[in-house]
Amino acid sequence: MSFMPDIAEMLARARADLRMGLGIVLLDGAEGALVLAAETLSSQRLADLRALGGAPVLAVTARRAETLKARPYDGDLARIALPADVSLAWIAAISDPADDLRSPMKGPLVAERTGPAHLHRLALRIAKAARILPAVLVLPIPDAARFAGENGLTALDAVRAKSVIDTASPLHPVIFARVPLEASEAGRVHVFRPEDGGEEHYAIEIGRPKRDQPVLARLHSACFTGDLLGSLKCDCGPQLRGALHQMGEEGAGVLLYLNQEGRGIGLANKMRAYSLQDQGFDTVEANHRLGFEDDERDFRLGSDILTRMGFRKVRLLTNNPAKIAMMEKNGIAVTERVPLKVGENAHNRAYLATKARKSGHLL
Ligand SMILES: Nc1nc2c(ncn2[C@@H]2O[C@H](COP(=O)(O)OP(=O)(O)OP(=O)(O)O)[C@@H](O)[C@H]2O)c(=O)[nH]1
Ligand SMILES: [Zn+2]
Repeated sequence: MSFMPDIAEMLARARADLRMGLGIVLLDGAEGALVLAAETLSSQRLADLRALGGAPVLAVTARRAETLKARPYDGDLARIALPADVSLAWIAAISDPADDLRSPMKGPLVAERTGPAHLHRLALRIAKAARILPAVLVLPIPDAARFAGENGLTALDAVRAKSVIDTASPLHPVIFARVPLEASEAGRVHVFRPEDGGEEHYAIEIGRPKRDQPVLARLHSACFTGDLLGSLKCDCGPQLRGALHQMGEEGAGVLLYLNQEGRGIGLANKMRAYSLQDQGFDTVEANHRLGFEDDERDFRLGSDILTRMGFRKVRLLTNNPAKIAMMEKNGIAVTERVPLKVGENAHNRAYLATKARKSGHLL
């Protein structure tokens, strides 16, 4: 018997720690490093980090490095050396693009070329999963396991942590109940919870779709601004209601409400992206400047929930070919793509055009 947390539980702790501004320790055999998130770093912790000596770096993704004109010698990331007089303001300017246009010249920035970068890479993935800016301070620490123990920090075995992050966490049904909806009185809401301590996701089942027939299905990603506030910047609200309406008309369907706000970057980062869009960048450029890919969502979630609910074939309501490809790859046959073109307006026209031009959305 053991009450010790397993590696997935330790990772959940690590995400929470980084969000709060606590350091975490990544271990790889005899090597190890202390990691702090740039976004939540306090001046006291920066001073403490500097007092440890050594050569901490600020790791950013290659997407962010491109804007900063820093060399991503490690391919998908750059390890930027900290200046001797490093300040919180310098770290914020490198990691957060909010003031890029006002102060474009941050450098010259010196990126490390030698030495391993796998702990930096893992740290960036944990920061993304924590829905904070993908920018982390990393300092190699001798006897890192002991350092973590003495300071009460979460310490993760890097190899095992990477394999947990690479694997989709199993989702388990928690409960479902009847919820009569405007779109259909025969509505039921199912709640699914992942084992890894991540966000819960929902399935809204309309009517009693037959499990051996293709079901009218929609994978909807959370959009607080569009779904709840009626934002005109995107088409999410009309798509959500339009999909439910169509399912109500046909008498059957399943809408998965996936809590992957902002194409998987979280609401705070999506608002950062909106602020960049106000400065003239489009939806894809804004994500890149923040250090993210255009789309950070994991659609395995959708196929896993459908499979758990007993569905094998879908008529998928979408304009996004990537969703179809992911369904097919994960064992859900897409027998038909059902277009979902609703909610275009003067505010979102350019956004929808960018998605068609750069992200392959079908018009
Ligand atoms: N990062 C970012 N996310 C956005 C922006 N505008 C909307 N979103 C998010 O984009 C997602 C839209 O999701 P969906 O409508 O399911 O996906 P889609 O890729 O457009 O595909 P279909 O609607 O199925 O054609 C939601 O998570 C929104 O929160 C934006 O400008 N930046
Ligand atoms: Zn939206």
